[in-house]
Amino acid sequence: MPLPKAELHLHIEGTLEPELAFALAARNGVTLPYQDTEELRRAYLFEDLQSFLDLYYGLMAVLLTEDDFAELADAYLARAADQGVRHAEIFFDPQAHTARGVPLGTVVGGLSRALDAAPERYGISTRLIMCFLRDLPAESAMETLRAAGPYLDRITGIGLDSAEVGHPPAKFKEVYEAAAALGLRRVAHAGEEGPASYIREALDVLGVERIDHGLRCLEDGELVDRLVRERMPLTLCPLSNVRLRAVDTLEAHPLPRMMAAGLLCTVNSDDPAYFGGYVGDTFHAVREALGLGPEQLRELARNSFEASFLEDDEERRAELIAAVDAYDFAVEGRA
Ligand SMILES: Nc1ncnc2[nH]cnc12
Ligand SMILES: [Zn+2]
Repeated sequence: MPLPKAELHLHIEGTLEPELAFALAARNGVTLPYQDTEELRRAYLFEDLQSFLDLYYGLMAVLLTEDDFAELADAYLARAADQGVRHAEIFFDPQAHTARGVPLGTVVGGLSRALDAAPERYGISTRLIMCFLRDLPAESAMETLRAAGPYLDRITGIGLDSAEVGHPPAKFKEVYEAAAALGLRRVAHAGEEGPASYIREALDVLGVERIDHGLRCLEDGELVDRLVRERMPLTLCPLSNVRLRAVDTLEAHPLPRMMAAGLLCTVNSDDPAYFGGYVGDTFHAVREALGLGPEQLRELARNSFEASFLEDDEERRAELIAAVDAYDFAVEGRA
């Protein structure tokens, strides 16, 4: 049995495997600019975040119906369960779908169908986090927040993703204030490709409760001290950082240094269909490449539950942390 863990940084659209993309394309009469899954996979050689985003948004053309979104989410949950995920806080990009004429209700309806079945089917509790595309105008994000009104009982929080550099967090101040007034939790990508100052801004201007990535905090010692002091969770994605060239190699990833500095680190898969592994694969990869021992893996798993939005189910959180503490690597073996 794998180590129990929560996944807190996972874009559901980033779990679209080539096989499912082609199956949905055939079903929906969509022509993809690739002959087959092999050719598509060969295109997964990214230069940076933008080169990934171009392909990622393009492939979403196959996602059209409620069934498509339900199948996508169910396929992720099945894989996640196999890798020890017991709780998942799942990002989705509403504007990437509404811009193509897919109604928000179709997206939320399809995802919710899979998520609602997950506790019984896979033993996974879930939350849904709606992300705004930061390279679109703030007015578009505000409009999306308004349009989400009827679905707010399904949505736990908001996030901020897409092309980071040139789109600082402060651009979304009013949107985050409006979301906070609605009782939504707040997270944001910051310090993936953007500077450490974006992390500060996400904290000070947007009032976020977790930083997605946060890798570049290391360039600002005072910021690191603050993140440690405030026990601010970072949702790191080491395989993503390698594929999008934020770090040169997995062996050079600063995760061990960040843990040693006292940062509240979690390990996640980001867009696993594109970056070479789901979250259990990621735990395995960092164990091998960075020489993390059982106690460090246990700390990462414990952190994932501590950093999760399980406040309305403290009993479940405590139960999951106890399962991490009781996990016997010698007997069970897999991270
Ligand atoms: N790693 C990432 N950074 C920013 N936006 C994203 N959307 C999907 N994956 C992303
Ligand atoms: Zn991400």
